[in-house]
Amino acid sequence: MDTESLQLPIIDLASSDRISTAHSISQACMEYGFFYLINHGVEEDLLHEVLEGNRNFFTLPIEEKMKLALKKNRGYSPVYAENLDPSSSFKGDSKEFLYIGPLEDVTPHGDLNQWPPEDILPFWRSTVEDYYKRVLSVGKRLIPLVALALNLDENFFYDIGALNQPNGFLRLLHYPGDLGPSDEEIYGASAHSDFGMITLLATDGVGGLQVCREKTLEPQVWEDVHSVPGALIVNIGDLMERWTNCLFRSTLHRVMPTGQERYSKMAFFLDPNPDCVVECLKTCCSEFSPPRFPAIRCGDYLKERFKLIYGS
Ligand SMILES: O=C(O)CCC(=O)C(=O)O
Ligand SMILES: [Fe+2]
Repeated sequence: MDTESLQLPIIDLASSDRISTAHSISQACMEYGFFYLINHGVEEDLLHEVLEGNRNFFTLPIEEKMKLALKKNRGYSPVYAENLDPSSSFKGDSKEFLYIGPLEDVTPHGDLNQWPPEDILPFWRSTVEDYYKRVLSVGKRLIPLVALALNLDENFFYDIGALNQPNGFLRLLHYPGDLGPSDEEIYGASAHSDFGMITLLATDGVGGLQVCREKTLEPQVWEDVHSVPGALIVNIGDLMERWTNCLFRSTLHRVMPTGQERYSKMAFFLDPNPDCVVECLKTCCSEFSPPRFPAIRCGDYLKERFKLIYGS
């Protein structure tokens, strides 16, 4: 297999030169669909605290974790339960994860998110909720720069109501190191592109993440994405690719097992609210480049994509 190393652009969220930052974002999203984000304002200490808590959570006995089994897209999913590449027949990805949805989604029967009891993991819930709020706010500060990068008014995505009730899903991930013998190829996370608007990923520094910039090229060329200390890795999702008429790339990526345990930590998927209609942006089409996709309600689009993975 062909693996090369990639130097992704670095975007500074705190830069006062918004125009030049937007220009760099535009270049990065057209060329790679991925970039590093620095000066994002999430403290190192908080990142370490969540990571520490992740270790404690994932080392709980499986019976304890299964009490939180995935319901309404929230909760725990064990190793091999999900295969992100529906076109493959592999036994599933060698990852386990805890999925946490919008914190305010509370029903008369209680919180939709599922948490281990406080006496088992004291303070962890509040730490993770704190992280959720911080990373959501990073996403909300980044979106106006993405709008500028698309030659739109910086409030564009807010003005169309895309983020009235932002749909943020935080996935705490653990890739076990020792997988035991297997007669088929096992991926930590098999090849996929993310579904939504943007993803903000915090990693623990252990490698394994790879991108394939030309999905249709055969044989596929996979390049390693190294982590940069303190930086978040941001990538464009399929809905944004659709919005931009494929100007911005939703790049295929995967996680290879490295033989080393990986608490990839946290992928935060920022999606528009379900009623938001995603249709080709006026700055992304022309007479020579007509819209490639019909308009679609965000909720309908995501439902279809989840159906392919979970079959329901
Ligand atoms: O763990 C990683 O590095 C990436 C995870 C990922 O791509 C995903 O969950 O969508
Ligand atoms: Fe992903």
